[in-house]
Amino acid sequence: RYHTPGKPTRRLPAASALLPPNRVAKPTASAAAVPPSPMTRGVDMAHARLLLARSYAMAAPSWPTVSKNLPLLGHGRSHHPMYARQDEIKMSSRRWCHGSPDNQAEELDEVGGAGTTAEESSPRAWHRFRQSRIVWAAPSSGCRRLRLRLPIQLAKKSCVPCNSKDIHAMPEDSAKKMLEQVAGWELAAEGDILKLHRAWKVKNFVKGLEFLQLVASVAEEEGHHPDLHLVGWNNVKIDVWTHSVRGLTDNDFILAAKINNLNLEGLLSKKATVQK
Ligand SMILES: C[C@H](O)[C@H](O)[C@H]1CNC2=NC(N)=NC(=O)C2=N1
Repeated sequence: RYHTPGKPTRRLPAASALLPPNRVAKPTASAAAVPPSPMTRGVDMAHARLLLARSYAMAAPSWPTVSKNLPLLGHGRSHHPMYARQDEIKMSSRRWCHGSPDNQAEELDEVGGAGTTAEESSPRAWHRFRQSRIVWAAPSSGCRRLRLRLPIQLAKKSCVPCNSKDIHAMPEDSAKKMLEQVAGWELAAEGDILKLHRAWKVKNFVKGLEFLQLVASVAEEEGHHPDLHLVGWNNVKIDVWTHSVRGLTDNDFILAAKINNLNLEGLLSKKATVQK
């Protein structure tokens, strides 16, 4: 459940609002059937219902046990089965299933994005929740479905305005956890300011400038800007941090992930060693 401190916890409409009595949700023209609520805003309920129907139809005959590689139905856009690695799966905090497969009136139990602990049920978690994907899995027998929430890859997310009142510098342990999602980057502290840092050796000065230009385009697109250095003519060093809060926020990791996704073909030096 998403809880805004000081406001009553909102509950989602019962699953029956999603599943017509004849057990299989028909893809309806719009999400109008489900009264909009903060938890469902941005979640494409038509897709969710379609997925639910397909997962139910496909999985009903036999329920494989919930195992490492779950036969998962992809998000709305890709209907072919996909497999999710266990480490990506954030199991929902509670099973949806309560009792026999005949049980229709299961409560939609929304969980926060990365976690459901108190400090996570915050605008940041809401932002992450909004950007996560609902993925349906065929759960173990005796339970109709388990809703798994896969965080969307960082590089597919978008930065939020740095002057938003909801943006705060994250604690170092959160930064260390998120570091796993941005290969090649490391945490650097300058005074009390935590930053992301990465260095590359480029072929030459001009290729270095081309690299910086690619980064600049991403930064402008995201409205979030790194500190760019081209030193010793062929060493690119990039620091990413959120100036408005003098620390690290999700924005910095999103930008770092997008930089990691740039096509640097022909720009980097063959020599692996870089100046940190
Ligand atoms: C209003 C807008 O969010 C600010 O000008 C942006 C621009 N780019 C930024 N980039 C970074 N890294 N930190 C900021 O605080 C920041 N602020």
